[in-house]
Amino acid sequence: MKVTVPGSKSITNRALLLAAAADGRSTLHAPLVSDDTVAFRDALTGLGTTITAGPGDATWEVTGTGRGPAGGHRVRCADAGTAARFLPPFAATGTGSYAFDGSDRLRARPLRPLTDALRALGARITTAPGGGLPLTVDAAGLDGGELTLDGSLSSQYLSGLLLAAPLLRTPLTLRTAGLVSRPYLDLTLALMRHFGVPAETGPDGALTVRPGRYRATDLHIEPDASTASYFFAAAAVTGSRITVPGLGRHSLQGDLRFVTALRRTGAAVEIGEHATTVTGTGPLRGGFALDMGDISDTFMTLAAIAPLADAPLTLHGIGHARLKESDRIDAVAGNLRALGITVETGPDRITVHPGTPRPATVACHRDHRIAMAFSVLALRAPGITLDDPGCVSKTFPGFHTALRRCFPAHAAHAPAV
Ligand SMILES: O=C(O)C1=C[C@@H](OP(=O)(O)O)[C@@H](O)[C@H](O)C1
Ligand SMILES: C=C(OP(=O)(O)O)C(=O)O
Repeated sequence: MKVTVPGSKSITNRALLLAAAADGRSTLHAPLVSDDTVAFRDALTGLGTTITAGPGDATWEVTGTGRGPAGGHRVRCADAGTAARFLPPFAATGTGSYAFDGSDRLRARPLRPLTDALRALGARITTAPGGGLPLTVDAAGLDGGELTLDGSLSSQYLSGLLLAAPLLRTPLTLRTAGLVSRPYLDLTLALMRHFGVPAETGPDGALTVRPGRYRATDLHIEPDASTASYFFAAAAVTGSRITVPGLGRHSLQGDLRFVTALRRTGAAVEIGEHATTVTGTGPLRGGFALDMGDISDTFMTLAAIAPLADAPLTLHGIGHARLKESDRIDAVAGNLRALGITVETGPDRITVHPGTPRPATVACHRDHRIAMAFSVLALRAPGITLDDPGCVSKTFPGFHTALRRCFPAHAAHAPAV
């Protein structure tokens, strides 16, 4: 069975920003249309970018101005971490006053390393007492300089600064002290290159971006590898075969590495030129520990199916997952315990023991990935329901329909929506 997985959230939002900062018209093919990307698109429209959708949202055409925004605006980031971390640096390169806010959860997510860095570059920012949203940027253009940024809570701070860096008046050199989610930084650098401004890497790993102009261009957006993880995991636990076209060995997304974790559980994995296929081969093999710090959006996919393995599974390096849409370690552990599964947690880890899940309602905590991960387990465990199935709209509004269509023999167990 082939599944059409919608576009990457991370690529769509980076491309929107790069196209808005470029001079001229760019076309994004197959963008993700979901809460996070619509929030990002609408925020950029408010900041003065013209964005028009082609028929069926198959393309988004973005006309950028080649510089930061002008005039001032209220920017609603909704629940999108990428909006809160990528848009304030862009705004700071323009002129005018920009007021940023978001959902209660986004207000609670840390921003201080980014706002401190912007201040160090001369930006005038007022923030909530914790250093985050709501915040106001009183922009008058931004100088570059040399900075060391703490990326141990989120890589998005670095990505936000780098994306805006060519619009600064002088070169910016960034060093990192601690970095999680490294592949997302690589994704940022790859897309900056695609839009014509490469960063230079020094011998000590410092990244330098010189003032320059992004070039308007076309981009085909890959399917979202984090979203694909649910379909790969579902194949592994149902003994089915699933192929995701458009995600092959040249993918820019680190989360495709999730399939190598599935391979360790015994699934057969083929990463081809232009597609990836996972085939379930029988009961899952556990009994190992895995560092998922680079691909933490997918740890829930593995943790949720871990009760079906023949031995415990430990996932570690994921302390920063406590700072996302929910405290994901506690959310996964709480739900597995409600299903009767034995779980141990630490600041940056979770161990899940084998067991037979009993019927229960999963608390989604308004976190799309909790809803999607436990929907996969539900294919194999009757009586699992979700308290908020609709929260999947953050990245995949059509998730439940797609999962049922791909796994018809197990759809009877899929959570009611
Ligand atoms: O840059 C990005 O697009 C993202 C980076 C990651 O966040 P952190 O760097 O905060 O781990 C990831 O979890 C998020 O879904 C998207
Ligand atoms: C962490 C996530 O999103 P963001 O940080 O972009 O809100 C996610 O999509 O799992």
